Amino acid sequence: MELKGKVAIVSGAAEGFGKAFAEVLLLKGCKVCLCDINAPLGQKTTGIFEQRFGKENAIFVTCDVTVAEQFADVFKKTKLEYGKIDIVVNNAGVANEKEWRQTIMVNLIGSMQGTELAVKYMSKENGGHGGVIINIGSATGFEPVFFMPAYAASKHGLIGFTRSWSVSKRNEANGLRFACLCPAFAETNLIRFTEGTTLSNSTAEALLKEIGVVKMSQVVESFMELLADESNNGAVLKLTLDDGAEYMYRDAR
Ligand SMILES: NC(=O)C1=CN([C@@H]2O[C@H](COP(=O)(O)OP(=O)(O)OC[C@H]3O[C@@H](n4cnc5c(N)ncnc54)[C@H](O)[C@@H]3O)[C@@H](O)[C@H]2O)C=CC1
Ligand SMILES: CCCCCC(=O)/C=C/C=C\C=C\C=C\[C@@H](O)[C@@H](O)CCCC(=O)O
Repeated sequence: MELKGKVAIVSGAAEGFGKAFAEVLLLKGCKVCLCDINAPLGQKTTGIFEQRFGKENAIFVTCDVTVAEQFADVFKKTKLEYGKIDIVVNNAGVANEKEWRQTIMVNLIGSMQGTELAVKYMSKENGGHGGVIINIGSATGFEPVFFMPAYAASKHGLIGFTRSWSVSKRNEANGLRFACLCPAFAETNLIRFTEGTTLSNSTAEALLKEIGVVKMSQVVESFMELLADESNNGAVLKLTLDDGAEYMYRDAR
């Protein structure tokens, strides 16, 4: 997929993976709408990108992905600013087992909302040009994780959701493809186990030591692989320190 001139939306882009995905897309010549619930940090990140890549190439929209109107506003503003949308990355996520409803709301419902909007805006039947939706899952989407049941459930759900959209003939005719990136632990704020993050911080920390932490550069490389390869419809790519990038599903059919 030629990325130069494409228009992308990245949720949860103030920091972590989302910031890194926005950065690589800008480096490849895309225009990017960064959105995040954290307005001060989102604006700061976008300001830095504007300086590096040009003011006309990045915008920030404050958005809680669990609030349908706010997410819809992100798509409206992006279309207005750049005239089209080609790439949507549903990345915003939290890991909070005490606030487990919120974990499901952000990781699963928020990503479903972003996918619905992407389909609406990018479908050829609606005047779009087709495009790609990358949902950010997790290695916890494939197996039981007793200390993060809600988080794991959200990621299991997101994999099923992404694969289900990918087998729709209508979506295919509309030029849409769907993929899911599923990293194991990676070095972001999400794995700094603050109060309420997991049911058992000590278990999580022990596991972290045992399975190690994937580098951000590996996460970005896998993200780019899913994006670049047009045959990646329905692909679910797992990324771990031990095994590297490994397709769990290549396509959903
Ligand atoms: N760091 C890790 O070990 C792994 C993370 N993931 C997933 O990657 C994605 C990104 O996570 P990280 O970059 O690690 O975390 P992070 O905590 O560094 O960044 C998450 C971003 O999402 C934003 N956000 C949170 N709730 C939001 C909401 N309701 N609406 C809009 N934005 C919201 C935050 O403000 C933050 O900027 C998440 O979906 C996470 O589940 C997947 C596998 C491993
Ligand atoms: C704060 C949580 C952030 C979650 C980040 C993420 O998405 C990545 C998770 C990566 C790997 C998870 C592996 C889980 C393994 C468990 O199923 C199990 O093997 C743990 C067993 C632990 C034990 O026996 O003590």
